[in-house]
Amino acid sequence: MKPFVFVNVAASVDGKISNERRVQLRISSKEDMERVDKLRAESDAIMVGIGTVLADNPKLTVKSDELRKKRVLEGKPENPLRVVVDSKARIPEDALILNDEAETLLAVSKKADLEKLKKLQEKAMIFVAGEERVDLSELMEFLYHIGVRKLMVEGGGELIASLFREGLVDEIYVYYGNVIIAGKNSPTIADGKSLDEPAELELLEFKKLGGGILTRWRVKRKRFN
Ligand SMILES: NC(=O)C1=CN([C@@H]2O[C@H](COP(=O)(O)OP(=O)(O)OC[C@H]3O[C@@H](n4cnc5c(N)ncnc54)[C@H](O)[C@@H]3O)[C@@H](O)[C@H]2O)C=CC1
Ligand SMILES: Nc1nc(O)c(N)c(N[C@@H]2O[C@H](COP(=O)(O)O)[C@@H](O)[C@H]2O)n1
Repeated sequence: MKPFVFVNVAASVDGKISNERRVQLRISSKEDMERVDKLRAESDAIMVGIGTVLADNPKLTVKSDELRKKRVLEGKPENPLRVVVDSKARIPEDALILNDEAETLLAVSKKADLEKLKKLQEKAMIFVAGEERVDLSELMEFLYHIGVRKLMVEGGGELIASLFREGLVDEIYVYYGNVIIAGKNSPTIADGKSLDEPAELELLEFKKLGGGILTRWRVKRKRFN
């Protein structure tokens, strides 16, 4: 069993999610950021790859006081669980995602350094799965086991591509901001090795939002390898 997995990502019209320097760019409009905050508040957990943590140092918390209060009234923690996919436990000990505003699960592989894990254990729960890289299917089963039914994946491109390769994505939202970023080496919505066969999607929704366009897609076929 696995949670319902949806990806949310903001891209330029040319499909980039950052630039070649990998700095955090504001691609979403104000209206889109409000939508993203609602999606976070409705999720049980929010996942990112270590590449995103190293580049952006995100907090991955719900920004609206109202939405956090609503979660508490529903008997949930103020913020969803934060999940970092980090094979070798490269996460800096002072990363904002390890702060006490929310719980964090660090998913590592057997390659992770034990001494570093001992230190990180004070700040995050640790889950070990996979020899070289994190075994994402095993991680999904574990998340379901601990009560995660709705998982939001915020990126980056390498993690998103792996999740598609393993047939683990149910839906994807792409917000196309009104910008062109360019750059052959700029991260895109799905990076890394290309899929053996393209993932087939069904368009569920599209609408103008702020200066850009929001699209929502369902994944039709799930196994590609
Ligand atoms: N515009 C947007 O909505 C967003 C943009 N970004 C941008 O994306 C960039 C980071 O993306 P990436 O470098 O692609 O990093 P990423 O966040 O996808 O992390 C990839 C890393 O995760 C680790 N990993 C462990 N097991 C893995 C597995 N089974 N599959 C895949 N990865 C695994 C590896 O170390 C791998 O290098 C940054 O520039 C960030 O600003 C990130 C999130 C959202
Ligand atoms: N939806 C969206 N639009 C953008 O324009 C973005 N740059 C991102 N980035 C994602 O949000 C994370 C930052 O979260 P916090 O504000 O620190 O809570 C960042 O790491 C990306 O995952 N997303």
